[in-house]
Amino acid sequence: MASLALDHVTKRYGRETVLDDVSLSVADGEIVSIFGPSGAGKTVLLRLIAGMAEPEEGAILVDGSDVIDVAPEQRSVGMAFQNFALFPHMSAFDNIASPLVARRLGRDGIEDGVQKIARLLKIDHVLGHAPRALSNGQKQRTALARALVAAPKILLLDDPLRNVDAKLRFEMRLELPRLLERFGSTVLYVTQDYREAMALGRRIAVLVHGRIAQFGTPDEIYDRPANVEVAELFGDPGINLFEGHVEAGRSGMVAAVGGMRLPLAPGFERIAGRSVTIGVRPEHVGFAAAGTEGAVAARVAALLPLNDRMVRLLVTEDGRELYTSREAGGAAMEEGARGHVVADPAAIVVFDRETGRRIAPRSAGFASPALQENP
Ligand SMILES: Nc1ncnc2c1ncn2[C@@H]1O[C@H](COP(=O)(O)OP(=O)(O)OP(=O)(O)O)[C@@H](O)[C@H]1O
Repeated sequence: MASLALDHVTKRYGRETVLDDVSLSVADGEIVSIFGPSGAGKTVLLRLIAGMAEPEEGAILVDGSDVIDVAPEQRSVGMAFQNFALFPHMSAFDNIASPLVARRLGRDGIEDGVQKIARLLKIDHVLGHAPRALSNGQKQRTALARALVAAPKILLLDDPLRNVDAKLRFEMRLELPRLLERFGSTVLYVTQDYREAMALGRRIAVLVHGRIAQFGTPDEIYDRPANVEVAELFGDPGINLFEGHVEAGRSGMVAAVGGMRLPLAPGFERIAGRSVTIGVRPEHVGFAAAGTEGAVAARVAALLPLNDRMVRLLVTEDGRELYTSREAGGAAMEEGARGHVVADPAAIVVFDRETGRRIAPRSAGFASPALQENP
């Protein structure tokens, strides 16, 4: 196990800055997801840590020591890729054994190491097979076994579930965190799938255009995204976004969006008049009786079952679209029905319209530093 830190790392290819001043600190034994859209720089980030590429600026620290000048094989870093990258002419056993062979381990040590990891990953019965005779799931486990067998201090997994079917993806999403925790390695887990990022990482680094847009726990990022861009990367269906402004309402501050007046949680008094984008996730939009404060009249334009939930596309009277996502069953509006919906004020996220950055509510108790010192 080892801690890992990137300190103001910048990587360029030609005139393109692929990683821009990236700093990231991962604790010993921690599992961190690196999540972001295609081309964000996730793979390049792993390649720098593995020593397969060099940054133009910044330092990469393993247990506090800069490893930029350390050869890749000396870094104690294991890596598995999205395309499995197994040696086609070698059996699964020999593929898994290859890092141990490179280390010149004795025959017994190799046999022992490979068998142990193969049992754990449930591929011990296919060790004699060539990669072409393995299912996708077995290939993926073989690649993972090869990355794990040498017990690297740092394990880099580059979208390892991208090429496996939905069922195995789901199983591995549940299984992998437990497996990785058993190994105790410090893990960076790259994925383009927000659910996987949330399931695997104790923390998630959201990488957008080569920059860390947010680094936090899954809940922090989902509920309090740093900006509109991050908010939009999480959730299915995505977060509902509306442009409006903040003003004083009947019993507190509201977001005025066209004719709608959506009550906000306390703490937004200081931004009265500000142009904002507000975000509310579909699971926080519910049905309500007419006359409820903040209720918006809407028509159900479409129903879309999604796992255990029912997603509804609603259209407000002034033509705005929004999604609700509720547990399936129970009384709710059917397609074509008209009714009223409300957004949970505590779940409404407020962003500055110009910068896109989230504006946090400020509780009255923390408004004055004097009050904080003398509670
Ligand atoms: N060896 C290279 N030479 C030039 N440009 C490169 C090289 N490697 C990566 N890039 C560029 O760096 C950017 C980031 O690539 P990277 O592979 O890290 O993206 P990613 O976030 O891993 O995407 P994906 O999720 O699709 O794998 C891309 O614009 C890519 O074209």
